[in-house]
Amino acid sequence: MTRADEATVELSDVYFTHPGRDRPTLSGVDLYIEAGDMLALIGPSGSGKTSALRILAGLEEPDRGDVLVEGVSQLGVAPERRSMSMMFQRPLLFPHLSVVDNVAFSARVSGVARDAARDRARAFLDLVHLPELALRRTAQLSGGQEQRVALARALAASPRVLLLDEPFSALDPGVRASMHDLLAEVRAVLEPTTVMVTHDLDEAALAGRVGVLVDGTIHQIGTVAALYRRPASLAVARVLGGFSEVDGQITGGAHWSGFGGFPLTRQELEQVVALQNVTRLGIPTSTLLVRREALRATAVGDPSSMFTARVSAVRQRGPVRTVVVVPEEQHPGTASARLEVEVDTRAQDFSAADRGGRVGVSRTGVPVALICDASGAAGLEATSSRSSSPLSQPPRTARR
Ligand SMILES: Nc1ncnc2c1ncn2[C@@H]1O[C@H](COP(=O)(O)OP(=O)(O)OP(=O)(O)O)[C@@H](O)[C@H]1O
Repeated sequence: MTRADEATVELSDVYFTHPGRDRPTLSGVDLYIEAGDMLALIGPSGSGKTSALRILAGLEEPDRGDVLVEGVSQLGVAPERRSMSMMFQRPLLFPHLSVVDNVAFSARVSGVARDAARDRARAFLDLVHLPELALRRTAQLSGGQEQRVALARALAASPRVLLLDEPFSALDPGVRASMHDLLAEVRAVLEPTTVMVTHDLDEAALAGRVGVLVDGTIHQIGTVAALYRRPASLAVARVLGGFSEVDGQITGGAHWSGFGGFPLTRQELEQVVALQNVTRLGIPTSTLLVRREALRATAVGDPSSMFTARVSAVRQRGPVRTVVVVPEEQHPGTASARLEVEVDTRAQDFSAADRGGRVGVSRTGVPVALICDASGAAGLEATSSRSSSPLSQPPRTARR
C-alpha cells in the first residue's frame, strides 16, 4: 500500500448560486488546507458546507473563484480526474459485488487485473480491520462495517484529497467513536489531505483546524480550542453551543447587565481595548459569552461570588449539575438575562440550587469571550438578535 502524493487544497474566493435560487449559497469562500492536513467544516444546517465540498470534488462548478490542488486550477477538470475521493453519510456500496470487489472497484476500472486488484483491496480491508469480511455481500454488513468498507474503497483509489460529508452521522455513538479512532489511525498511515463536513464537534476536533461556515461565508478558522476561547461572532458561538449570551456594556473594569457588574480580568479587558480599536465606538455595547464551566453557583454570601441570582432551571448532565440563573429582580423594561452555571457540588447546599432557590455566582478562572455589536469583533454580526439589557447600575460614560 503506497501513500498518495500529498497536495495542498484551496478554495479561492468562491461564489456559487444553485440554479433557480435567488440567494448565493457561497459568497467569497476562501479555504486553504496544507498538504496532509485535515480541516473540518462546521456550520448551521443549510450554510453551504456540502456545496463547498461538492465544488471541491468537481460535482458543481463555482460561478466565480477557483479550486486549486497543489496550486493548479481544477476548473473544468472532471471529478474522476481530480484525484479526490468523496465519502457520504450513506456508504453507497454496490450491492451486487462482494466487499473485496467493492474495494477493488477503482483499480478494476483503471484496468488492473482482477487478482492484483483484489490483493490490493485486501490490504485496505486490513487497514480498516475487516479482513474476514472480504467475501461477504454488502447486504450482510452492519452500518459501521459498511462505512469501514466505504472508507477502504475511498482510500484504495489513492486519492490526494479525501472529502468526507458527515460520514459517520448515521452511526450510533459507540460505533461513531470507533470510526473516529479508525480515521485517525488511517490518516497516520496514508496522510491524505482531508476535508470533512460535520455537525459533531467531537468529530471536528479530529481535524487540526476547523472552519465555521455561516450563510455561505467563513466566519472563523482555527483549532477547536481557539474557537471556544474566542469565537469571532455570535453565529460562531451558537454553532459551537454551550455559551450563555448576556447583553450589556463595559465600564469600570466590568460588564454591566441585568445581573449587575461582572468583573473582567485584565486579559479580557485587553480584548475589549482591541475590540474598541476595531470598532472605534468608544465604550462598546457588548455581548458577554460565557461557557458554563466559567462560572460556579456557590452559597449566598460566599466571598468569591460576584452577585446573587435566582435559579430558574436545573439540568443534570451526567455527573455535572448546572443551573440556569436569572437576576433576582427584573427591572421594568429590561431584556431577560440568563446564565447557565455549574454547581459546586462540594460546597453547594443542593436545596439552594433547586428551582426558585437563591445562589451566589462566582468565576472559576475559565475566560469569557466578548463580542461587540455595531461593526462587531469580526465585523460579521451587525447587532445582537436581542435588545441589550439596561443596566442595574448604568455606567455614566457609556454611549450607545
Ligand atoms: N440542488 C440544489 N438546488 C437548489 N438549492 C440547493 C440544492 N442543494 C442545496 N441547496 C440549498 O443550498 C443551501 C446550502 O445547502 P448545503 O447542502 O450546501 O448546506 P449544508 O450546510 O451542507 O446543510 P446541512 O448541514 O443541512 O447538510 C441550502 O439552502 C439548500 O437548501
